[in-house]
Amino acid sequence: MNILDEIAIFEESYYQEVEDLLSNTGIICAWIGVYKLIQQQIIRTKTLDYEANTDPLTGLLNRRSFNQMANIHEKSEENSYLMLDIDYFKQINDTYGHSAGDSVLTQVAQCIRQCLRKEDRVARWGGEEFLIEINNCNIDTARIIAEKIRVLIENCHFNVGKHILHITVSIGIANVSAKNQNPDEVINLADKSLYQAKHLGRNRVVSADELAQ
Ligand SMILES: Nc1nc2c(ncn2[C@@H]2O[C@H](COP(=O)(O)OP(=O)(O)OP(=O)(O)O)[C@@H](O)[C@H]2O)c(=O)[nH]1
Repeated sequence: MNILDEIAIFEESYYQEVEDLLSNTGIICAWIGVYKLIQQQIIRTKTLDYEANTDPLTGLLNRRSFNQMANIHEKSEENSYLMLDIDYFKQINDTYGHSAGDSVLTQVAQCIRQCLRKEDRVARWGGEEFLIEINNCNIDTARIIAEKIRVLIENCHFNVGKHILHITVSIGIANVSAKNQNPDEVINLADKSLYQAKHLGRNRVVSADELAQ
């Protein structure tokens, strides 16, 4: 059952509970009951909303909610997108186990968040891939931010059980410009730039304007 089905079932049971309260208790008790039910519903709705929009492991946005927001922000002047992927992540899982991999993912998410402003958005895009949107940011500034994230992660000591791991990331960047307005296409370009960063040896930043050269 998905979250939307859960919300529908919850709403149905909520109306039933209100009806039962009104028919089984006096009017004051019924109003108190209704008030409590409303409070519970607000909390439950907020919880479901959070769960529907958030990646449970990292606490970042999930892909679905990021896409919804990207469409709202479509007309923003100059947004930059950074596609970040952990290098050789499979080796971490294979050597230290899946939960060690999960711990690295959580710590990488924290490093990324640390380098961004409140208004920037970051989502867990896939397994070990993260997508960052930086508002009103040209490609040169995006490169500086991407380098800051890359260097922070390269120098970070990742605590995983009794091990300390060192990892690197590759980042592809692209930005919404007069030539390229559609966020989906820009994200696609960031992905191509990431692929190029991997191809060139990893642990580096490649921007879309370098692809054509
Ligand atoms: N621990 C953990 N591993 C995951 C999760 N999602 C995906 N993975 C693993 O991420 C690994 C991705 O491996 P690859 O696509 O081969 O990439 P890579 O080893 O990082 O190599 P490059 O990207 O080429 O540098 C796979 O082993 C997946 O099983 C997750 O939520 N937790």
